[in-house]
Amino acid sequence: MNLEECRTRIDQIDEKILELYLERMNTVIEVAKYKKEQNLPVLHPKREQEIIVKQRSKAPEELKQYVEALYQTLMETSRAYQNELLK
Ligand SMILES: O=C(O)C(=O)C[C@]1(C(=O)O)C=C[C@@H](O)C=C1
Repeated sequence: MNLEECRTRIDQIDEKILELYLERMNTVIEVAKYKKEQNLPVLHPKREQEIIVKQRSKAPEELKQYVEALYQTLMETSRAYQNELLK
């Protein structure tokens, strides 16, 4: 693949990532509603740790740290969105 082809492929992959990210954030709306009803905190460190461990375990050694960073960011934005919804 030349650079142009790689970028076209990346654009296609980004479309899919965005679709799934929006789906994840839409699901987070339901989580926020539940937490509000049950008076639960947004942050659930144990759940976050489980997600990090699980996703790291599925990544090749050289990508584990990047997968972890990705999930940290996903969950950070999820918490920010929940905090916004719960205002
Ligand atoms: O599972 C939850 O309790 C969530 O609020 C979702 C989520 C996530 O985005 O995966 C976000 C915040 C929590 O700290 C843990 C996980």
